[in-house]
Amino acid sequence: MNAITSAPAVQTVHVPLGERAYDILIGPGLIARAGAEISSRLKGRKAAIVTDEHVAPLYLEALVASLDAAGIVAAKVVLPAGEKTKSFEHLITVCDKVLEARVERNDCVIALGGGVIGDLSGFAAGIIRRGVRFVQVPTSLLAQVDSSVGGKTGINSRHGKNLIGVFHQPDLVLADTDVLNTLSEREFRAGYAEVAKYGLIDKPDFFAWLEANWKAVFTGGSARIEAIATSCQAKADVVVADERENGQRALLNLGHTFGHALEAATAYDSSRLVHGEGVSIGMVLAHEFSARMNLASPDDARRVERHLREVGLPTRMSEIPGELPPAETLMDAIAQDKKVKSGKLTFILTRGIGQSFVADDIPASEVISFLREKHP
Ligand SMILES: NC(=O)c1ccc[n+]([C@@H]2O[C@H](COP(=O)([O-])OP(=O)(O)OC[C@H]3O[C@@H](n4cnc5c(N)ncnc54)[C@H](O)[C@@H]3O)[C@@H](O)[C@H]2O)c1
Ligand SMILES: O=C(O)C(=O)C[C@@H](O)[C@H](O)[C@H](O)COP(=O)(O)O
Ligand SMILES: [Zn+2]
Repeated sequence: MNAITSAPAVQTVHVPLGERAYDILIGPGLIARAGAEISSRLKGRKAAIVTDEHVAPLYLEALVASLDAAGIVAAKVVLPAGEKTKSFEHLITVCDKVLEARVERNDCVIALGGGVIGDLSGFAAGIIRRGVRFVQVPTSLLAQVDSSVGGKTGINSRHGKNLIGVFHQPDLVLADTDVLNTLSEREFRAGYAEVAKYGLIDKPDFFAWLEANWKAVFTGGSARIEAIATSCQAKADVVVADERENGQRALLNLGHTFGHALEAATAYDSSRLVHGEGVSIGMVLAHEFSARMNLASPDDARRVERHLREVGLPTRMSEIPGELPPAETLMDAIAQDKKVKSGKLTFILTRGIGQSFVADDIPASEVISFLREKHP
């Protein structure tokens, strides 16, 4: 055996969106390289780093030092961790601090954190001065495989999840895979639900690969980087084909119509349910609902559930701690979904593993009876 094992290389996924094109760099050591990567792409020499209280003590100073070495002066905004931070209150704080730091259009807001920080600070970057540059330094698995890519940004409203926001693409994504070593197992698993999602949308071979290799993905090393790069490429392909979700981008919402309703029903309380867990339960429900509508075999739903359960994700509403509201309340949340058109529900359903499709005009009565069965 060779005594010298080389470190996994950095992979690049390019997102060819015309004048909004950008690179996603994936691999170890990228926070240390952030200053050089940003200064070679952006003109500005000022930045505001937005992060949360868990990530700040771990990675903020390393990022500031890297920017400093490249001649970029950075202001810091540290927010509470958790889904409740995606709020108007924290949006105002971010806007105030970024303006206070005199961040101009060519300067940038840098999101250092998970999807919560990415969605919130991306929204701020999209509206400050009608748009300043935006760099994502995603630190959770979920953010590295999904939320840092594609330009959906926003906050939650008392009416529902992600209901207020803008599309604002990042100028660069730096997914430093070293930082995943400090992520809790629960949060790693939650991010894995979005990885499995890409297989279930239209990549049955990737789903089968995950079934065989998920332990290596959890352990780290090249299998993990491979899974992240495959996910980013899958997302980039969909986003490039339909940036503003006029059609096929809705596929990325597999499991989310149910999942978002469950997040709203648990009042965005991360101790009960986090986004990826809602997506896991939601994907099983979407496969079961498809079987109920005679679109897919119940065996497919069982296979999806088996895998998600094997990695330790929740797959049933009954696993969510505490009381859930009745099916009618879940249905109210579903009715606020952004995919609703002329009052008609759109769901991402499936004909089998990796054969998801956008199903318009799903009768609310079918969904209600299904939810009553699942959550009597
Ligand atoms: N915009 C999109 O396309 C998109 C896609 C998917 C999800 N989302 C959104 O993303 C959010 C979920 O993101 P998330 O799962 O990253 O949640 P999160 O941002 O709350 O991060 C999860 C937890 O992990 C901590 N953390 C993050 N990185 C860490 C690290 N390296 N070490 C230690 N702790 C770390 C955070 O502080 C937090 O407590 C949801 O709001 C969801 O709606 C958006
Ligand atoms: O990027 C997309 O498009 C997605 O749907 C990705 C989802 O994983 C993500 O959770 C997204 O924020 C959900 O979008 P929404 O439009 O339903 O809020
Ligand atoms: Zn999601």
